Amino acid sequence: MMPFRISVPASSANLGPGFDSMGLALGLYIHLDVECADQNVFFAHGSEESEENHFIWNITTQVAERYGAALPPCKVQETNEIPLARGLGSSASAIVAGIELANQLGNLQLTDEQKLAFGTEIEGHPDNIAPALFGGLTISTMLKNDIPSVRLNDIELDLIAYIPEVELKTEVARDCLPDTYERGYAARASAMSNLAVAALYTKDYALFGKMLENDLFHEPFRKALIPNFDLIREKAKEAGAYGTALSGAGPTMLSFMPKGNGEKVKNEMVKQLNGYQVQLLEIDTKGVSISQNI
Ligand SMILES: Nc1ncnc2c1ncn2[C@@H]1O[C@H](COP(=O)(O)OP(=O)(O)O)[C@@H](O)[C@H]1O
Ligand SMILES: N[C@@H](CCOP(=O)(O)O)C(=O)O
Repeated sequence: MMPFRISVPASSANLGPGFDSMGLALGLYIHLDVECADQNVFFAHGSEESEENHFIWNITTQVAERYGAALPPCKVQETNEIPLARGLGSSASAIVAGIELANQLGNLQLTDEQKLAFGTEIEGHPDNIAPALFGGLTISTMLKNDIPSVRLNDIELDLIAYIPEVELKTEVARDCLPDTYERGYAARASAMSNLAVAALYTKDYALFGKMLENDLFHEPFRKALIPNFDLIREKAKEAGAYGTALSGAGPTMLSFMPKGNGEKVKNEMVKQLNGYQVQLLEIDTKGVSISQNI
């Protein structure tokens, strides 16, 4: 086996009203550098980790078991640019990395559909798994027997993430959500989502920004957990953003602005926010990738 590298992008789920269905792949990556070894060794964060307890290795083992594959021993070195528990889909990217590791080591030839189904089964929703696998902006949902997913790659927007130092586990942020929505409320919420998608397809980005800021499914219930929610939205708008939404379950927020204006908005926002990484991010259009040149 030649050494190889698996790279998986981060992602921002929901994009306002696209709760549990929309997600956008981002240019921050988790990389696994893999080579043959006499026994399994997993290095992460500069030190060796126990493979049995490692989140990624556990996924790899589960996939191998599901497909009855025996995997050859290997050395894996993880490098991760995706901050954990910040709403940038780190768990989904790690799951996709684990699935791809099993796929490559076991020569399983998994299809995109199989990878999406397995990842979604573990994560519980496809909104981060689909962009981590396919890149671009994806819209997906879970049906009884499959997970339809549509990808949109030509998004002409700049985007800026405001990543605070505090973590927020997705599980905790899901616990704040109502179990049910009244019919009229749900109809309005899904109308926002429909319009957000229509606006993206027609490249009416001002309308997209408006819909981003009118989610009814999750943000009203989560905003109390998010530091500076209103301030970030207001200041980003003043600086020229079309709109700002929670990234995933938060606490990171993400603004969208006209292409070419990102640097200017970023410089303004850095002045407003202490204790945040304010990052101009690329949209990843490839999804998970394998390269041999390491
Ligand atoms: N590369 C990784 N290695 C080990 N565990 C990870 C990795 N990425 C994510 N995780 C696990 O996922 C958790 C974060 O997942 P979650 O709460 O869904 O937030 P998010 O996916 O938004 O970063 C981490 O606290 C950790 O337990
Ligand atoms: N739709 C999910 C997305 C969670 O994304 P994460 O990046 O915060 O894990 C939700 O909103 O709970």
